[in-house]
Amino acid sequence: MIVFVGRSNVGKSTLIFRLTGKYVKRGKRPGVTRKPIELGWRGKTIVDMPGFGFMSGVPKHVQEKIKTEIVRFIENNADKIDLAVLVIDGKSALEIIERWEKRGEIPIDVEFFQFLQELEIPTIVAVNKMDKMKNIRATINKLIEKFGLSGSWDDHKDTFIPISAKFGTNLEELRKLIEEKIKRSQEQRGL
Ligand SMILES: Nc1nc2c(ncn2[C@@H]2O[C@H](COP(=O)(O)OP(=O)(O)OP(=O)(O)O)[C@@H](O)[C@H]2O)c(=O)[nH]1
Repeated sequence: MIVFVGRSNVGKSTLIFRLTGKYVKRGKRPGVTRKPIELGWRGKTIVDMPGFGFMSGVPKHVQEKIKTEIVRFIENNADKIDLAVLVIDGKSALEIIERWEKRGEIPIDVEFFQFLQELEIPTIVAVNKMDKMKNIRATINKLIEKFGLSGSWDDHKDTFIPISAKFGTNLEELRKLIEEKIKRSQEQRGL
């Protein structure tokens, strides 16, 4: 099982469509909790989780409920999850993370990444919207630091990959990375 997580509007649906050819977009009705959507891909199950974090028109308690449901789903299925793909918006992620830090809060993307690490779920961070990014290397280096990892992008090439779901950039590389990580993950678990 591969789970896709990310804030609302980072391009998760676009990416899943690009990878699988399947359209997962649901109606965007604020306040309506969306359930995880499962679809088949190359003999695997892809799970598209609802977007978390701020969504305009969605009250805070509903956002919290969505987050709790995602966390619960991942915890309950941890032994079946081969890989998590955390999709972030490369253009705005850093700015949002820094805004949360200034308020003394743990940024939700950072929290999710660390949560996945604690559960030992292999994770790929798909840094989307690279077409809108100015300095990709510097941004990814900074993100790595914010995510609590040591070293630079060169040390984490199998985790952080810049892509553009909209324009199709680097998607072949992402596909390869997904397959490699799944293989390694299954070997480690003796499957
Ligand atoms: N510039 C740019 N825009 C993108 C890219 N990928 C997605 N988008 C745009 O970002 C917006 C949100 O994309 P979605 O795929 O709907 O995002 P989502 O994460 O599924 O959003 P939710 O349904 O709220 O969870 C759309 O307008 C997309 O066209 C990209 O690589 N570059």
